[in-house]
Amino acid sequence: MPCNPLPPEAAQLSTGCIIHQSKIDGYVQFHASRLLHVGCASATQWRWSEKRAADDDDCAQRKSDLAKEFSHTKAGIWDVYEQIPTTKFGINIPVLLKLSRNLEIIQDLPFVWRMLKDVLKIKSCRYYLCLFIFVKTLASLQPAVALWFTSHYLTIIQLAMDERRLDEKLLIFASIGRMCCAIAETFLDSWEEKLQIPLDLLIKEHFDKEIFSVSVDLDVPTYNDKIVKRRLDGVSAGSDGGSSIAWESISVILSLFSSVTRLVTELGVLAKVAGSQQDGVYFTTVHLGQELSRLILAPDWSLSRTYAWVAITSNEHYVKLAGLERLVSRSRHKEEVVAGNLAESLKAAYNQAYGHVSGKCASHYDILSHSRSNGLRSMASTLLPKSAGEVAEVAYLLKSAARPETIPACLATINLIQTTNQSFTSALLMTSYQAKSIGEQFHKIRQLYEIHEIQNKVPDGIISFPEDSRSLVSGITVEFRNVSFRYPDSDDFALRDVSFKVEKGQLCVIVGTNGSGKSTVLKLMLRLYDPTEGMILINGHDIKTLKLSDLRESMAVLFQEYTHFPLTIKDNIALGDSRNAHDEDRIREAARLGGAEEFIDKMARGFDTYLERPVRDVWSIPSNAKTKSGVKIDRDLIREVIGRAGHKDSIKLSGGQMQRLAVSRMFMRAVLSEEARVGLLLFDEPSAALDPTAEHDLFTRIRKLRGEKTMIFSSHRFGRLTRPADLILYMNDSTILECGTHNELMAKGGKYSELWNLQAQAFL
Ligand SMILES: Nc1ncnc2c1ncn2[C@@H]1O[C@H](COP(=O)(O)OP(=O)(O)OP(=O)(O)O)[C@@H](O)[C@H]1O
Repeated sequence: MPCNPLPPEAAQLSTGCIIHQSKIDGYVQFHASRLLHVGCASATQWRWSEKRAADDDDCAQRKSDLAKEFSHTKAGIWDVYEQIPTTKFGINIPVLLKLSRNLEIIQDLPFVWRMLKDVLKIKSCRYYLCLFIFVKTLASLQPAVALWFTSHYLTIIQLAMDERRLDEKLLIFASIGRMCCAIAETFLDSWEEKLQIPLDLLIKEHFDKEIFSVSVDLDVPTYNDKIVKRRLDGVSAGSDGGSSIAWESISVILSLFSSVTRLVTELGVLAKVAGSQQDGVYFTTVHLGQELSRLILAPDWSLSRTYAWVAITSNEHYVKLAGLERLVSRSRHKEEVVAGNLAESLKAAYNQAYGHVSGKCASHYDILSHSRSNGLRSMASTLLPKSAGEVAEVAYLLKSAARPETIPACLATINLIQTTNQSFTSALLMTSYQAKSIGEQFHKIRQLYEIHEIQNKVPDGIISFPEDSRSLVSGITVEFRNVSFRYPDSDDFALRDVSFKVEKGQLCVIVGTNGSGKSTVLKLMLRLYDPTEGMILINGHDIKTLKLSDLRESMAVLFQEYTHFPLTIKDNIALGDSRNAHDEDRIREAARLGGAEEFIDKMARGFDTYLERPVRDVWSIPSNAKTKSGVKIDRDLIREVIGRAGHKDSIKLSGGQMQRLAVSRMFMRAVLSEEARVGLLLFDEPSAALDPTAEHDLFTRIRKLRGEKTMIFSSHRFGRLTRPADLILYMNDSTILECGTHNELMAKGGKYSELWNLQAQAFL
């Protein structure tokens, strides 16, 4: 198997490379982020050109260090780079590696302790947990007790064979004992299962709330950060219907405790049985030695769950194959595939791509696991203990042949020792397996708590805004002073040296070409991001000093890329003003003003309609089936019986209807509520998807209801909006090219007037 150092290009993580990460281990995240950092260092440096030379040296050094830490293996069409595990002292011996890995658990222990304390604070959890531990302890003692009774059985058989006599009392005692053990096992298993459910649910509820609260509090740049996303995904994995990480960890801890108890008690029984039989100790040592050596020698065949690894493929045919599969499986491409008559050419391309990678399409994981488990090391680790066991047995036979008087009295004795050994070995294997996973589990707990330490990239201000909430009725002043801005992870400026001032109560319209930065200006006013350079003033205050919640409450925005929440239409509108979310009349009025009331009323479930239900009904009957197991099924009747008549999982709305819903939410927030402390209305292309009548109605309503508030529009359209505007900003290529009123800009005869005339000509 080839084993080369990581080539520098691999660390670049170019397009098409797949990074596989064990969700659970910090090593992976740490090293993968190092890999990413190496590849993206230049993208994350501000004013990188000034420091470029120094960075290049630093980067080359880190790449070379990293390359030494990784081995390369070819697995089919994959190139797999694996971190070479070493202990802190640079030693690469499996047993020491395992040991050093386990020592790392110590760093996670404070988090485990914190989790246990939190769990015990959950109402009723303490009671259920104590009961669960009690049941688990009894269950772990049960195998040793059963084994002890079994040893009596075998003594009875041995006595019957030796002396031709039956010890009836012992037989009854052992039989009742074994029966009681079997009954106890059944009951204990069932109690354990019953107690697990409330415990899991209570713990899951507690941590689900924590994860939800952390996620909801994150600001936009932090939430969009890939590493933050990965951290949240890692801890949320269990919250989607599965068990919580906390409960999984408690289960693993208790299972380990239970296995150790079982191990110790069975060891006691084993010692007693082996000690009382001729050559019992010899048999036990040979048997256990075999199992122990297997445990110690066995390496991990699969890719490590602990150390970092990266699998990349440069096979273009495979990448194309995957792309074609994705193209066909996504419903959003279907219309274009059919309309473009692409079926035949796609089939041909798929077959051709498959032809190039035929027989090589297995996953790197399967290929590596298969080849390694059939390798020499694997064979040796299985063969060695087995042949050692055979040699020991032959040695025993030779010894017995030489001295026949030492042979154990009956086969029952051998059987007893073997049964006891097997039970002990299975407990040992179980304990070893659980001890391995406990490290991973503890690390997950650490990650669960570390999400609380994620810092928002847009820090909160301290000044309440505004000093007098009544002042908002007459609007807000917004000023940009030499603002430049680059989106996180972007090399290009979305805004460059932008300065303007919108006075209280003014109407400002930002026009300009696609991608010129119009939406970005609005996003910065809401402080979704902070400027890279320059300053934004709100009523004369530096925007960064104002409390974020106050600032955002004083503004209402209709985004160009508005989204609808996976809630009912009613809730979607109500979220515009959560204080009045229960006021159905207000919601209806907002829908009327937004032009949505009419089409909502036509829906079977009206305002209670889900545009897309987040939880679907589960039917065992396919939607087109008329029978199930030969029995006729009336779907409509079933729907009526279960109260789902007229109910649909998703509703298709037109772009214009969707926009009307978004406008309704805005009306709910900004205009209807008397308590709403909104002084600035921001509209990003509010009428892009509306027909001319709807657009006319919308602007009429907005104008009427706006009052004295400041209003800023971003738009491609000239005319209806720009004519009455107090200030027009014409943007091009991230800067403001022209600014003034309509008459001023027309008189200037610049770009604005050119575009105005262009649009006006279309109507001539
Ligand atoms: N989230 C983002 N991350 C990185 N770059 C972005 C992001 N959003 C926008 N950009 C980039 O910033 C620049 C300005 O975008 P913006 O959306 O402000 O333009 P716009 O004038 O509103 O365009 P349009 O008229 O098409 O809506 C564009 O080059 C765009 O590609």
